[in-house]
Amino acid sequence: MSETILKLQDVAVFQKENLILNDITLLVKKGEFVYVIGKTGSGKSSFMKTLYADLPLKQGTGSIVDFNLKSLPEKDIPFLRRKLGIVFQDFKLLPDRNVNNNLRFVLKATGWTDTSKMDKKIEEVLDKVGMKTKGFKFPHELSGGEQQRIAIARALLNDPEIILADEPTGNLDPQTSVEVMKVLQDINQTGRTIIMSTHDYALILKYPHKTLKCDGGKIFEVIQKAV
Ligand SMILES: Nc1ncnc2c1ncn2[C@@H]1O[C@H](COP(=O)(O)OP(=O)(O)OP(=O)(O)O)[C@@H](O)[C@H]1O
Repeated sequence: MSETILKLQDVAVFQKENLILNDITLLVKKGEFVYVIGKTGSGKSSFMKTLYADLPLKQGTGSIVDFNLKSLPEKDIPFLRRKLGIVFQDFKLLPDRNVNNNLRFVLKATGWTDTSKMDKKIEEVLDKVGMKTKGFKFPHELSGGEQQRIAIARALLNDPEIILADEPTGNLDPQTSVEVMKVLQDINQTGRTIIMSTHDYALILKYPHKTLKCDGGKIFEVIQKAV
């Protein structure tokens, strides 16, 4: 039986006092791939931020990977984040250190201490995104697509059950977007749940998945037309 990994009931999303989205009731099962689409300013990022507790859940109830978003104390947010892999449009790699040290930084910050275990893990995640030979490169020595692969590798370090990707291909050309998307598809095929916000309809048509649309302060599922 498929497990629920995200459950929202009558949720409202706020930016400060401003209501951005209302009446969100949603179930996502383990292993699903879900797109979140919508015009600029429709609330996609605000929705994603609510899922990783960057915005507090003030109204309605919600749980993600067994964390209750409604009553989540500030001190528990780092524990939730370890169960999530978060990928952003602008990669957010640390510019002053190479790829290996970007990844090592995250491992140390999340409690890893054994050097050989860290090295093994770094090699494993770089291999997953096809970047095994790039560990000694600095971010500025990599293309946008390569930087995004490293950001995805970083998101995989703590074996998250769910990846939240907020416009991961937003800064990439169409061909590179497809390459990054293939990486996300492979990760999804290994059983991980992916929620990805995007503007890229070409990707959605090429890789059809359940699609939620933010519009007029609501989120609803849309049925994709076959091309
Ligand atoms: N930090 C903030 N403080 C106050 N309001 C904000 C903040 N961030 C976003 N908003 C507002 O919330 C609304 C939704 O913004 P959000 O970034 O979630 O939209 P989006 O769909 O992700 O847009 P885009 O596609 O441009 O990234 C917008 O009206 C925006 O102005």
